[in-house]
Amino acid sequence: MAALRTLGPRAAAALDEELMSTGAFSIDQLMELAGLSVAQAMYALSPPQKSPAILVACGPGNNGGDGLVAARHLHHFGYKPTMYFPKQTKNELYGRLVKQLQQLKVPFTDDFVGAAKGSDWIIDAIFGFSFSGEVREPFPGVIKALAESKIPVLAVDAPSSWNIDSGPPQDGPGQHYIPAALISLTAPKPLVKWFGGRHFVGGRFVSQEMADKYEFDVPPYKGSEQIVEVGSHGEKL
Ligand SMILES: NC(=O)C1=CN([C@@H]2O[C@H](COP(=O)(O)OP(=O)(O)OC[C@H]3O[C@@H](n4cnc5c(N)ncnc54)[C@H](O)[C@@H]3O)[C@@H](O)[C@H]2O)[C@H](O)CC1
Ligand SMILES: [K+]
Repeated sequence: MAALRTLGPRAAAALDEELMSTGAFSIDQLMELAGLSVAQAMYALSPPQKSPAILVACGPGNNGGDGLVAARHLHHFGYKPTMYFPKQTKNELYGRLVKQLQQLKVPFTDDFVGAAKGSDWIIDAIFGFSFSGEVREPFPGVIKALAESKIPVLAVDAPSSWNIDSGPPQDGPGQHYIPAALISLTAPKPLVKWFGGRHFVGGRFVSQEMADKYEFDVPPYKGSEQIVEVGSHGEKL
């Protein structure tokens, strides 16, 4: 069966822009649905009875925002999330997302490596489709820790440090990490060509008309589900 078509970083950014202008969506709405699908993918991978301790690493952009939303849903699903959010974005939306987690008594830590040791899974919500170039501080140590750790990782939209078009950086072992699982938001990105783990697609907010315009496929969501599992490279299962 043919793989779902991929969406490159420029097209993904243009689609985002269009959803929030002519599409009349707010970023809060898109992020809520994206984060809910991340939490559902985590549940499909391992329920809270089996893997309660989830470390959610959040970057400074909307990928990090998806992580903040996912953590709130994970709490309500029965997990015990811990947040690592070292570069906290100073805007009203992020302030509210952080406050919502604080009110649920979800802990925040500055010690990624220490927190990772007690975790059953890690969610990588550090960088998504706007990542480019070399990883800048304070994240190189986090990527190195992920590369050295045996704890399974669910990557949100992209494994952080991977180039969105050309995949894992070619800088030798230990410089990048291989996540156990990936949830692509809206559509798989070209980097899935180099991915070999369990793969979900989520972010169920795009019309068929918009998918046709941007030349990707709406995955075959079932019933009320917010995620679809596909093959590693986006093949329909
Ligand atoms: N339509 C959708 O599918 C939606 C997806 N969402 C999520 O949004 C991200 C893309 O978000 P964006 O804010 O554009 O960017 P990122 O989070 O990927 O990262 C930007 C952030 O990172 C910094 N940065 C970039 N490169 C580097 C680097 N080399 N080193 C350090 N820091 C870097 C940059 O300065 C910014 O601060 C998408 O992937 C989805 O996860 C939306 O939530 C909803 C719609
Ligand atoms: K990520």
